[in-house]
Amino acid sequence: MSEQNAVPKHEGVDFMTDTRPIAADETGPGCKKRDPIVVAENISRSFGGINAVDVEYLEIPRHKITALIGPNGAGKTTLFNLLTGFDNPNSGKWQFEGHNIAGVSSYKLARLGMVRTFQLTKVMGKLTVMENMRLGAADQPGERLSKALFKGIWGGREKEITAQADVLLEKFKLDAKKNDYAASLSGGQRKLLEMARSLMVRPKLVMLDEPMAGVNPALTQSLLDHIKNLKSEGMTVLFVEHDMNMVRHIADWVVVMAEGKIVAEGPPADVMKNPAVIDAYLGAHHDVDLGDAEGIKELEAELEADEESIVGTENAGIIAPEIVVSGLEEKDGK
Ligand SMILES: Nc1ncnc2c1ncn2[C@@H]1O[C@H](COP(=O)(O)OP(=O)(O)OP(=O)(O)O)[C@@H](O)[C@H]1O
Repeated sequence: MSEQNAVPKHEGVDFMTDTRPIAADETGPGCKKRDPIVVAENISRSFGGINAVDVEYLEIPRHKITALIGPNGAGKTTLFNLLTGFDNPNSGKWQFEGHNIAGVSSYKLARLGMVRTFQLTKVMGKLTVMENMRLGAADQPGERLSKALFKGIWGGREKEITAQADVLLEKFKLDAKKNDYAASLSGGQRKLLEMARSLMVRPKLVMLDEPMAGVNPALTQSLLDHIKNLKSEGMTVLFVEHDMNMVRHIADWVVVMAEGKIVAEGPPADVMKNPAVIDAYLGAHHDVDLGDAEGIKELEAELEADEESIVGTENAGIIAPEIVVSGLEEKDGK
């Protein structure tokens, strides 16, 4: 393994093999984490008479993949919108990396290293794949949206950003499409583009709202692998998902919401046997193991049989390395 592809370590710990407990103490709704990256307290948001979110306390563990699950209308997207500055709560405060970020705009949050994707992708169809990637870089300190789209203004900085976009597009198997309009991509490829674009800011926390929704099974495995790669590269991931099998196979930690509240938290295998979770999903009196592996087996078989699966499932290595463009003397557009 080359030095560039080596799994990053934090205080000597390999993120992929770290088996230390995630909770600081006992596991349960609102439990403290050994190393939280987000800490949220008393967040509430109502729409008319509906308490969409009413979260007393939540910590998101650093360098882990956390899944936020819950039935339709549980408040997952609303909580995402609040945490990422796309909506304002009725009350509450929350921190990212020790900074109070309640009321901070999504643009500033991206600069701090917290990015998100959307349930319905927000790639710009009338721009090319590469132009979409440049827009992602516009969230970086010192960049402007207008500059992101026009060649020649940036000098060396532009070359650096284009080089970074090229690396990401290759990792996400979109390099052959970089000059195509984003509108011509399939739904799954748009999700990949949105994820790749969010990585242009080299985030610390990546929040994905239903990354697998509406994605062809041929791309689902690739998306799962990309999510795992984010962790291997030192990022923290929080994602919303419905499909329990997806959650079971990639999440280190699962947070369950129902009717706006956190009703359970813990490692996937434990959470999926929790009667409160089964009730929240299916209503009472169901004797079902939500961690049933049949779904993922079917998916694997489908993938093998699908000739159109253009995406690799191997570990793609470093997704967002520090780019060094050889011979580059100009910096920051000077
Ligand atoms: N802008 C809004 N105006 C009115 N009600 C809203 C609004 N956004 C969300 N709600 C309501 O808040 C509750 C939580 O919705 P939210 O979309 O956060 O749930 P969710 O868990 O993400 O659901 P899903 O899995 O279906 O996306 C629902 O009852 C929803 O109807």
